[in-house]
Amino acid sequence: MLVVRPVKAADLMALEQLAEHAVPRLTNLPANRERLQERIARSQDAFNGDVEFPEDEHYTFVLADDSREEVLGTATIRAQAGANEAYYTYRQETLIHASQQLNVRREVQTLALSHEVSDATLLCAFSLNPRYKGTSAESLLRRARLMFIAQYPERFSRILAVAFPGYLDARNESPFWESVGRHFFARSFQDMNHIAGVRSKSFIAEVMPQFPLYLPLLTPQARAAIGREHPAHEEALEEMLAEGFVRSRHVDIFDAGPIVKAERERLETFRSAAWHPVRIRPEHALPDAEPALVANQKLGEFRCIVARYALSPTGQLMLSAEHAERLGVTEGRAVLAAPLTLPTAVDALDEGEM
Ligand SMILES: NC(=[NH2+])NCCC[C@H](N)C(=O)O
Repeated sequence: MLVVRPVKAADLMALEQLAEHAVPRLTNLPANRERLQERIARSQDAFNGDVEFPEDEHYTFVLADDSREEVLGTATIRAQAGANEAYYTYRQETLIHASQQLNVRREVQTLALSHEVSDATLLCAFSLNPRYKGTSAESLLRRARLMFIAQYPERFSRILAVAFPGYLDARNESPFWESVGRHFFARSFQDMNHIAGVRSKSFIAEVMPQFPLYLPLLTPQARAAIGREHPAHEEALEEMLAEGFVRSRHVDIFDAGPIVKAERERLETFRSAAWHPVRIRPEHALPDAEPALVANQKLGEFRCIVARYALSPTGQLMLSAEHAERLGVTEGRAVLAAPLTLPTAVDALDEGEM
């Protein structure tokens, strides 16, 4: 049975595999044993610590098949995207260039380096065994983090953000990088992506251009890549939009991938999640019901699974003994449940100051 739980030391090898096989490779999940070891230790500190407000905690989760002791995926929450170093993005802006004398008025789109997303809580470092792509296990892994945040709101920011890997062409090159970053770093996109994950990021501030980029001066391929996700992440973006995230004006500084944001209270998982006492029933006696994400209420022993949203007439959530055991709950204990199915996505740019 599949369950999402906090990462533990014994997951190191599995994490390394997931980092190596992420498509594309992720800066936030470097395939580097030492960094991953630090990541695990840091996550254990976060889960075990008394935290009153978000700082530089990283909470790393894994999707595990507990009956087979197999780790199938991982995902992380960074309590504050830019807690120690700033979190860099490009913010899309409009400038007006007008001359009365010449009777011209032009609107020019620009990208300006920004640290605005630094305060947001970041959902990141998602990698899943490809066998499970498109299954409910993928939603479980992605959204279990929201079930966790819903329970411990004081540990996270009111604004949540997700940065999706940006568009790469058939040759695995980033047209945005080729038109922008390449001129300043003289390295391939893949190299820089890796370096940003294993070293400090101060080099970004030192080497990236300080002035806004004028979009008409970029190649058409680069312009077309702005706010466009990597082809392997289309469904993931779709799911987050259905969850209630909206496209922000921010994009990644290397590949121009989209950054979506939301006030957490607006997300479907937060709005629909409800507490229910558990009632244990034999498998055959469980009524048919819609699938739900179900999480226990144990910080360091957090567990989230997919079960049926079968409520008794008095509002108890009916679980099989096996499900209850996976969650580590006994009859009468409260669990948090939210429907697995999301409404259809609306894809809109947030017009406010998100
Ligand atoms: N795709 C990338 N590797 N981008 C570089 C890192 C940028 C990221 N927003 C940060 O500040 O951490």
